[in-house]
Amino acid sequence: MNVIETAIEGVVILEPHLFEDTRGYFFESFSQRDFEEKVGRVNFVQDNESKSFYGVLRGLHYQLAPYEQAKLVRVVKGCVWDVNVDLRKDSPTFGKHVAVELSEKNKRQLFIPKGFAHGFAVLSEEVIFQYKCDNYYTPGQEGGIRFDDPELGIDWRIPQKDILCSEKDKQLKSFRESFVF
Ligand SMILES: Cc1cn([C@H]2C[C@H](O)[C@@H](COP(=O)(O)OP(=O)(O)O[C@H]3O[C@@H](C)C(=O)[C@@H](O)[C@H]3O)O2)c(=O)[nH]c1=O
Repeated sequence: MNVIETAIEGVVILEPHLFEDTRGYFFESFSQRDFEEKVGRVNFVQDNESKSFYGVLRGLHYQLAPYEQAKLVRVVKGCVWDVNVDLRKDSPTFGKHVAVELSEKNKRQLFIPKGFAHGFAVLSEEVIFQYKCDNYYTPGQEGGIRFDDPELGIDWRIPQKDILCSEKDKQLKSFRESFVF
């Protein structure tokens, strides 16, 4: 597994070692030992899977302290534009975001530490998205930021007219409303 740094400290891309032969392919989608050696010790406790169609945008989500979640995300089918906003107040990149294309083809995984708002937009016809979390889902402790907050200036790589959000996500507040400066 290759580890590639991103523009934001702590967010890293993982590229698995792919074995291809006449039958198809094989790769280790997660190895605790490799992860610990190359990224760090994280105790993942929940695995999630969602399916979404073209234009779906889920985000930008986080859980409030002390229920924050580090996530290891990947695409099993299709392609997404995965976006993470740095909410760590002591970080030099506070309020900045990093975006990575994750696809069935590139098999990239993204590790997102605690302290980020996470979201993705679906670029392909259909997407199966899987992720590991190091804290359980805690209803009532969910936070979020509007995906279209002009202050964040995120290019989601799909036309506005095609974007499909949940009712909950349409009600989210702006970055400035959520984080007192
Ligand atoms: C996230 C989650 C949701 N649910 C339930 C609550 C709800 O009824 C239903 C759908 O939930 P949501 O609409 O919040 O699902 P979704 O919009 O896919 O939420 C996810 O978005 C991505 C971007 C993330 O980063 C995740 O952490 C999570 O917030 O599933 C769980 O039971 N466990 C979970 O861990």
